Amino acid sequence: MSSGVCTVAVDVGNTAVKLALREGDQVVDHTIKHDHSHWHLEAIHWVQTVVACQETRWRISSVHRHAAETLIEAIENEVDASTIDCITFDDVPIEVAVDSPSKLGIDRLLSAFAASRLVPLQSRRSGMAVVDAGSAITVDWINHAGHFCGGAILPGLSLQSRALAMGTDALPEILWNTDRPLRLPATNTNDAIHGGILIGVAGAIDSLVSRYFSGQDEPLTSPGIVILTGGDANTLSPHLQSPHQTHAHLVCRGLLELPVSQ
Ligand SMILES: Nc1ncnc2c1ncn2[C@@H]1O[C@H](COP(=O)(O)OP(=O)(O)OP(=O)(O)O)[C@@H](O)[C@H]1O
Ligand SMILES: CC(C)(CO)[C@@H](O)C(=O)NCCC(=O)O
Ligand SMILES: [K+]
Repeated sequence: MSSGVCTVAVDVGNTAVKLALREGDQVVDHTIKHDHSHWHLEAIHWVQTVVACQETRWRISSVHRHAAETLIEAIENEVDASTIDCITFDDVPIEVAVDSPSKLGIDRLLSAFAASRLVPLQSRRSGMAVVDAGSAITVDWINHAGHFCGGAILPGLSLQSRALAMGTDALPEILWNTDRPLRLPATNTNDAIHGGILIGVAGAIDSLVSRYFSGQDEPLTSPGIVILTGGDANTLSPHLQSPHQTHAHLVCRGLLELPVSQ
């Protein structure tokens, strides 16, 4: 695609960098882990192979300072005619009801913003929950007025299995990119870790979400809306009891939908 001004959304997470840009009516995206050298050049190269732009506007949200600094330096050195906006809570048009908005992970606010755009306020009878299952899992609450009210943070699936392996002599680190079936009660170590973490996390999410909904003034007349995103969304989805919708790359979608600043 060739274009005048292109906006590239970049969600710098703790494990990976997610990139997205609009191509006509479609959003194309790409994920690159930032644990190897040259990942930043790979990211820039991906953008340059998808679009040829006279000017590139990078909208960056980051919860990982070092990775963000590496990418910004690479863009400044490698890409002509680019502007870089590092997004903060002030740029996101949603009321923030937490103790210190500047300390809130910007990914939490952007996925909440994107989730609110998916389900407009008028069609919601109550608040909604947004679950982002990445390196850390966040289970957040947007109230009936559309305000971001905070939520809960727990270790993600990979971090939990890494912590078990590091803190014990006999337990291996299990991998999550296999189609291991759930076997409970488990009759071997790997299945026991898999089932314990998976059902533990799914149960925690269900329990948190149900607390948020039951804390509301008005009793629910229909199931509350729960939006699920993040690298482990598809692994967790079959094990959640709360009805939910899964959407990929919500943070990037939030970035692309931010009102344009001049
Ligand atoms: N190919 C993959 N490589 C690494 N992790 C993967 C992969 N596929 C799925 N995952 C899972 O995705 C999770 C990381 O999710 P995600 O990419 O959303 O995290 P992240 O980059 O840390 O972002 P965030 O900071 O928003 O949590 C890991 O727990 C891992 O189990
Ligand atoms: C919780 C994570 C790690 C999720 O990516 C991120 O949003 C973050 O670093 N947050 C800062 C602390 C907070 O949101 O309260
Ligand atoms: K996240």
